[in-house]
Amino acid sequence: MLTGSGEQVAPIVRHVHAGEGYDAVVDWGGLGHLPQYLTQLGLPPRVFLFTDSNLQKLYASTIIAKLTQAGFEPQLYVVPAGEASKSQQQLSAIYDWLLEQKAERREAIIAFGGGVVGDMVGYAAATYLRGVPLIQVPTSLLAQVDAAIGGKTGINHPQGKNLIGAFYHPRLVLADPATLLTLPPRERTEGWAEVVKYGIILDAELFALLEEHVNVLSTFTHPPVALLSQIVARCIELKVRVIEEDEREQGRRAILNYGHTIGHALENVSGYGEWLHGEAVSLGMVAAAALAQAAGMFSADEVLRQNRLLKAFGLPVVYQGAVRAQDILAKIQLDKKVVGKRVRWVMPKRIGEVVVTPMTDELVSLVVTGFFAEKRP
Ligand SMILES: NC(=O)c1ccc[n+]([C@@H]2O[C@H](COP(=O)([O-])OP(=O)(O)OC[C@H]3O[C@@H](n4cnc5c(N)ncnc54)[C@H](O)[C@@H]3O)[C@@H](O)[C@H]2O)c1
Ligand SMILES: O=C(O)C(=O)C[C@@H](O)[C@H](O)[C@H](O)COP(=O)(O)O
Ligand SMILES: [Zn+2]
Repeated sequence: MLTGSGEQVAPIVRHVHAGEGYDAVVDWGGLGHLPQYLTQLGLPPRVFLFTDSNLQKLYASTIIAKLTQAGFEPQLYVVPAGEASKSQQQLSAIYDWLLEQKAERREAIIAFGGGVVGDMVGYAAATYLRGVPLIQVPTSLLAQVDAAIGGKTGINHPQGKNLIGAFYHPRLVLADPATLLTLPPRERTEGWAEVVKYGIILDAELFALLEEHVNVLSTFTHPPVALLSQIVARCIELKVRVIEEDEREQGRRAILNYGHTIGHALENVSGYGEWLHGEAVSLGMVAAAALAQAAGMFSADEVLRQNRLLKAFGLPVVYQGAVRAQDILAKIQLDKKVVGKRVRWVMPKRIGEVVVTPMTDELVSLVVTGFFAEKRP
């Protein structure tokens, strides 16, 4: 594909050995070829296109026109943008609409959007008629590098993040990094948290690459087309390797949850949507690194390196707000990694390597209390 900057970027395809087996494709400008990608899957012409209210304005008419020209019959459903939509009420409204449409078992659902649309619509696809074909077309950085990959779908519960859901793999993931050019700055920034996460948990080289290019990556003034596609593809590769080994998080997959124990608790306690997922994960990684350092597992130098990179991307590294440490400590008991009532923490040992381990309640309490001590902006 020839991009606006004149750079040539060939599509990068990773076949994923999970679910029924499917391709995760990174294709700059690939959204324009969505009908061709769908045609290759041999789907019936009627497709159910789900997106959110922001993306509808930017992309819906173009996608619908392209699909229609190619002989598809797209039916559009729009959810309100934002984390609050990942709810039982929205899900229920989706089922009602699919039933009104008399959607059939072989007809596909397309989740076009960020992680909110991907998770919720993915769960609807997993459960409607016990499962219909799902196509993930992630449009946010966070969804392209993480949410659309690996088959976790679900919604939030008032008590905790993603507590209701299913593992359900799509028939295709089509990530077009050109869509990232319309992402607002805050939403672009939050996506880098999950990219930094991959560096810490699995890939010291990726971490160093991010350190080298953070200025150009964080501003997007001159979108680094090839580099961006390569980073998205690298993150997909790293995640796919983990999920191919441990699809349903019986063990190793838990490493992908680095920073999420506190991050998810913060998202819930502060009210879904106040902190974007990536922002909460950034703070969660800072707190987790502090915990690992306090336990003598992670060096002060590496903690500094992690936090410096997060900050350079414009991510929060100091908690400023009104949440109380005791509420976070209570909420982490509902973390999905709890086994035998013990929270298991993803703890960095060095950049590129983590372990999953319980930590003492005393140390957790000390670090979390210090982290959420009242700080005003
Ligand atoms: N399933 C998983 O493995 C997984 C992994 C990571 C995160 N998640 C979930 O993903 C969600 C966060 O995803 P997110 O950060 O993408 O949030 P999101 O879906 O709310 O998208 C962020 C915002 O960006 C807008 N947006 C998205 N793409 C755009 C584009 N190309 N142009 C303009 N605006 C665009 C959306 O309308 C929204 O307002 C959380 O619910 C999180 O729990 C799931
Ligand atoms: O795919 C995974 O596994 C992850 O942990 C990726 C996370 O970035 C993501 O936020 C995921 O939704 C969290 O899963 P959960 O099981 O903790 O809800
Ligand atoms: Zn996440």
